[in-house]
Amino acid sequence: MSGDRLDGLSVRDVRVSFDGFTAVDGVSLEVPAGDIRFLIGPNGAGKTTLVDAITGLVRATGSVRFGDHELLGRPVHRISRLGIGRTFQTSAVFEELSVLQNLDIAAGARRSLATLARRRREVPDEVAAALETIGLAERAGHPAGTLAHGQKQWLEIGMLLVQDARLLLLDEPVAGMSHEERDATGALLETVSQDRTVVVIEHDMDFLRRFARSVTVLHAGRVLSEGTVAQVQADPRVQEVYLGHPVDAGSAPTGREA
Ligand SMILES: Nc1ncnc2c1ncn2[C@@H]1O[C@H](COP(=O)(O)OP(=O)(O)OP(=O)(O)O)[C@@H](O)[C@H]1O
Repeated sequence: MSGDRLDGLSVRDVRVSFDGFTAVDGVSLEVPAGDIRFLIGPNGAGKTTLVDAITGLVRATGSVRFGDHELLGRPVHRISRLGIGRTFQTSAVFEELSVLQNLDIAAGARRSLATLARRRREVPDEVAAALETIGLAERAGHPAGTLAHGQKQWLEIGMLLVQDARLLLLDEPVAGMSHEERDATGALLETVSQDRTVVVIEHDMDFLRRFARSVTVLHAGRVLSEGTVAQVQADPRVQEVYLGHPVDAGSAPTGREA
């Protein structure tokens, strides 16, 4: 859908400190183009802070490259223009505006002033495509505030799609969702990852098992383990951190037990 090339994310030795406390302590990870990488770890592991560093919200040392571009040191809006899109745990949609208007405003952030000045009666192609992808075409005219919780998350993802984000960083996208909404969200991630790279911060282990293509486990600001879901689940260090002790192969960390 984006039409642009598929890029991967390369994080090298990234550190973030707050008043002497090191929240991210030399993290390196490679997310190949088109991956759905889940970033997990106990509360306070540094997941959100790492994403804050990637998106320019906190100062960091080291290197973060997306495709050919170094992201560290650039302001937030420049990083966004390089195709890095992010959702937060709290919804950022305009509740009183329609689904279509929310997407149109998000798309407008990419448009030239001349294009914006021209009054258009038709729905722009990228907005129509995003409406289909996120499954909200039939709700296009409804106020975003009337959407179900899951639908609001999908609208936010749609807003990233119309901005032509090629790296999606999603913070707990299925928190508070029903089973059906989780399934639909997983299917949406699979669709968008066909021509984008996706990183998901998530505590929901059932969702992870079903939809992660790869997993990085953070603990105390460092990478504790990395690999496929099966490899990470079988790692005694991961079991130790989540459960306090290693478990038999086949068992796995669940939920927010840390
Ligand atoms: N602005 C800040 N100032 C000081 N400390 C901070 C700040 N932001 C985060 N921290 C600390 O950095 C550590 C990592 O926090 P972070 O929110 O990145 O963890 P997390 O893995 O995302 O946790 P959670 O799963 O609870 O969201 C925590 O100890 C947190 O208290």
